[in-house]
Amino acid sequence: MSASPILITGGAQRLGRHCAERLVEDGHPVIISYRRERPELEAMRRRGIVALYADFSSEAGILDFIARLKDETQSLRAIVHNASDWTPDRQGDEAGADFERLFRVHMQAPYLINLHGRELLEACGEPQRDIVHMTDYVVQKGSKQHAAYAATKAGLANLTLSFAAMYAPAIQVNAIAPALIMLGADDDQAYAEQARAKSVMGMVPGPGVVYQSLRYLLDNRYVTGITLPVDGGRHLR
Ligand SMILES: NC(=O)C1=CN([C@@H]2O[C@H](COP(=O)(O)OP(=O)(O)OC[C@H]3O[C@@H](n4cnc5c(N)ncnc54)[C@H](OP(=O)(O)O)[C@@H]3O)[C@@H](O)[C@H]2O)C=CC1
Ligand SMILES: Nc1nc2c(c(=O)[nH]1)N=C([C@H](O)[C@@H](O)CO)CN2
Repeated sequence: MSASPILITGGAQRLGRHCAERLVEDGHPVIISYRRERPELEAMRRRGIVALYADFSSEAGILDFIARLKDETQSLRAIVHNASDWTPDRQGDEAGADFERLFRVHMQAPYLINLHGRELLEACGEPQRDIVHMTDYVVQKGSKQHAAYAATKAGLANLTLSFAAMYAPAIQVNAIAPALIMLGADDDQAYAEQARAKSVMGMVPGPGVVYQSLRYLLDNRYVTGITLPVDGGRHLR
């Protein structure tokens, strides 16, 4: 029986792409979701990564993706909820729509994909099956500029506990809570210095530290219902 694939949502760039490519190198079949087509996807497809379109900004879009996923595979080794929108808070008319969009991508999509994905994970012939939620250090302390983002990530963090209890022992459910891992393309030197200074490690580590954390969860049969911080000691500042 061939190995069951690992699904990474939002896997076409940055942390998700890094983890998808590392998983392929480690011998796992990988499915990613993407929202915007781009040249990098061709390179990923050439490596055997299956890319499925997904727009999680509506319930219909989430359910459309789930139908595509079920057409693509009859089993899954793991689901990594990586798709995310780091939109800063806006005042005025956009505030409500922003909050709803972040609720859908950070909470409703993982919730519905976990509910529908249970049968796919349980059809996996391997001894371990995992769900991993990508949350954020700011779940612990909130954010003055990203309150809607932090609140919806906090909801995802709480879903980790509920699904871990619901799905044990067949499926392990955990979270990874990064702080600064990668800078954005538009971040200038001043921002980079300010962001580095937020943690006692004072560095921008890059996506490898997230893959190490994902690898730990995928390889450990006795861990469920936890959040693994990967934050450079952000809480010590
Ligand atoms: N980068 C960092 O330093 C940190 C990251 N994290 C978390 O780690 C994870 C990965 O971070 P990073 O790689 O920077 O993430 P990105 O900001 O690059 O987002 C990942 C992907 O999410 C997809 N996405 C966003 N909104 C939607 C939507 N409505 N429907 C479907 N897909 C959507 C995008 O797809 P597309 O591009 O195809 O539109 C994007 O490629 C995220 O969950 C993030 O919150 C937490 C703390 C720090
Ligand atoms: N979806 C995303 N979430 C987050 C990002 C990002 O680029 N995309 N970036 C951060 C920052 O690195 C922040 O941790 C710096 O303090 C947080 N979340």
